[in-house]
Amino acid sequence: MTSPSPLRLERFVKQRDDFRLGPIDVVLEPGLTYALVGPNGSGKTTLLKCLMNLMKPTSGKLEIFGHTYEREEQAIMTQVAFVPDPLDGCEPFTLWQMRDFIGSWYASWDDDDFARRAASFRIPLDKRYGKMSQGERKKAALTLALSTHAPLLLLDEPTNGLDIASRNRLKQMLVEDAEIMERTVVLSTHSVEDIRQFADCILLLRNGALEGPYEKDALVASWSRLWLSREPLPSLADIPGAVDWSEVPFPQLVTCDRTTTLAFLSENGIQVTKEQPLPLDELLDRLLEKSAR
Ligand SMILES: Nc1ncnc2c1ncn2[C@@H]1O[C@H](COP(=O)(O)OP(=O)(O)OP(=O)(O)O)[C@@H](O)[C@H]1O
Repeated sequence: MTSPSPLRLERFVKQRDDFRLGPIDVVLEPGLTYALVGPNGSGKTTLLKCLMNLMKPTSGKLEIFGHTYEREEQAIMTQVAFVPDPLDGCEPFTLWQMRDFIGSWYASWDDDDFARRAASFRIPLDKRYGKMSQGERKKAALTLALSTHAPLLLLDEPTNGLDIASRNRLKQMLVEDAEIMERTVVLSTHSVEDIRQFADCILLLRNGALEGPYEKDALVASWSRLWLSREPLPSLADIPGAVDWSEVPFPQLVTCDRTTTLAFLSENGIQVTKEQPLPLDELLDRLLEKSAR
């Protein structure tokens, strides 16, 4: 029997006033990191809040490791850790006090590991959350979430406010953790660097509609900018995979399906004079644009 997916959504909808998230159908695989990417207001936080049970869906099904919040909330809460943005209600508490509360939920909690992560992030255990800077708050929340060793991590903009050293420490922790445990991570982000550093797969959200997951390396390999020789060229619509075209200063096109486009150009005797992979930020921008059409 196969083990249940870390996260499965079926016809999942959340209505917030005139904004509708979904319907979403998606199944995540264990052990992968998914970047949830989309413009402001596209529904990333709404989706994460629903996954954390901080908001109830309007309709549809949400399963975490085969459990639903309606029937088995307790079972879910021991398998999921989250870093909301920010940790509301924790202002009066120190990190040590928060550990008393959160650590007691998780069988796999390890105090030594918690202290080691806090020290690595240079967060004092006795400072109140309300008196921490934005970056310190984020590191406090990450320290708590990572120390749970929960097999599903939900992170809302986890690197927001982190300095360069802390971002590197987070990356290092995730890499080290991946060697000893199978953990699925869903992280919402506006940072191309986060996607580059952390993501295996990309989930795109646009106006509440979810697309993907796309495998990041496959995306990067299939999108490309090609410069062509100046033969009489077919129209863009006739070139399979082409998503954009420009004549100046030299004919060039952007393809989302490099292999197919190159095969077509070769069959039609059109020479490619130069090729460049598309930068990730441009790729994501174009992918969002494409999904909007
Ligand atoms: N408190 C609220 N009450 C009603 N509707 C809301 C509320 N907050 C957000 N919304 C609606 O939900 C939509 C999605 O918001 P959400 O915060 O999930 O987007 P997001 O993708 O996380 O945005 P950002 O990238 O700006 O953080 C918004 O466009 C807005 O219409």
